[in-house]
Amino acid sequence: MSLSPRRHATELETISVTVPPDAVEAYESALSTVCTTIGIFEVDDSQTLWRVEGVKDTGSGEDELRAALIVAALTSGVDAELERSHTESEGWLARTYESFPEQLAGRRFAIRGTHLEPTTSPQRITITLDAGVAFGSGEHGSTRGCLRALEMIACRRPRRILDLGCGSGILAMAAASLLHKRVLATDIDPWSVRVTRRNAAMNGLSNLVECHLGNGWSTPAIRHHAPYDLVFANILARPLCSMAADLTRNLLPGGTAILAGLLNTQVRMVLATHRRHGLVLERHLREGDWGTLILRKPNG
Ligand SMILES: C[S@@+](CC[C@H](N)C(=O)[O-])C[C@H]1O[C@@H](n2cnc3c(N)ncnc32)[C@H](O)[C@@H]1O
Repeated sequence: MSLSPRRHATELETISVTVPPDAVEAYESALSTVCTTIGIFEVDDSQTLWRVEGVKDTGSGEDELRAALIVAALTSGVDAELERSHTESEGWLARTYESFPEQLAGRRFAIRGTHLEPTTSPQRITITLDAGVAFGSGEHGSTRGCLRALEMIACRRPRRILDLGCGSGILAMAAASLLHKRVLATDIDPWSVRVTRRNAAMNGLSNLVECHLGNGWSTPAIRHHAPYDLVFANILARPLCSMAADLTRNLLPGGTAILAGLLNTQVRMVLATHRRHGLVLERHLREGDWGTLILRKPNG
């Protein structure tokens, strides 16, 4: 998973650990206490080592981080060493731009950075994003899986739509453009909320994409607009599982959930959790190491 590059007034640092697959979840959870977006990268082709990486403000949350790493070591049985590196914002942004050519996603979408010359893809809906900001530039397997899933379920014409964990707002904008419906987008990260609002305005979608700050299903705007007939949640396996009951409760009968941010190895666990709450599997899409689930709440 690529990181969430963002422009920030304060200095940023990248923190990471390299661990075997069984310890990924524990360390993902530890780093989540101080980094809002976490990246998980395969270190070698044999999938024996993974790097869990996050970006945080330099010096922030050191006590919480220390405590969370101790818990991760105890629960996983792996005492991983924390690596740190400072992130130079200019070089970082330049690298981000270089790694962000126009992306074609699914059959309907083209995602292009503001730094690129406009191109015309008449058959595709073009979404313009600033590549130097929150997660969701269209190149990541989890985002691409959600866009493919959206195309597959578009014929159901969902009308009450939620993008929980919107990042750059890419999924909310894609749904609003494709379905011509209002979409509620939320994120726990204030920067992502600002970026989503800015991206929606840049794409002429401010009237359709409404974005609010909040943590998961406790976000007042989410409660206010519930129930939904389409929910996107591209977060991570662990938070998805802990939100399964709320998701099910807030889906209309016949409603669809598109879940992503899980490695293919985590699909079984996430699926089992949601099945226990009564959702049924419609499709499992794969994009490289990443799985996307299309789940449905049965009618009646
Ligand atoms: C992997 S990014 C997905 C961004 C975008 N939806 C996409 O598909 O590319 C996950 C986003 O979820 C947000 N997030 C994580 N935990 C959350 C929570 N409990 N409530 C709301 N947002 C959350 C993060 O801040 C991040 O922006």
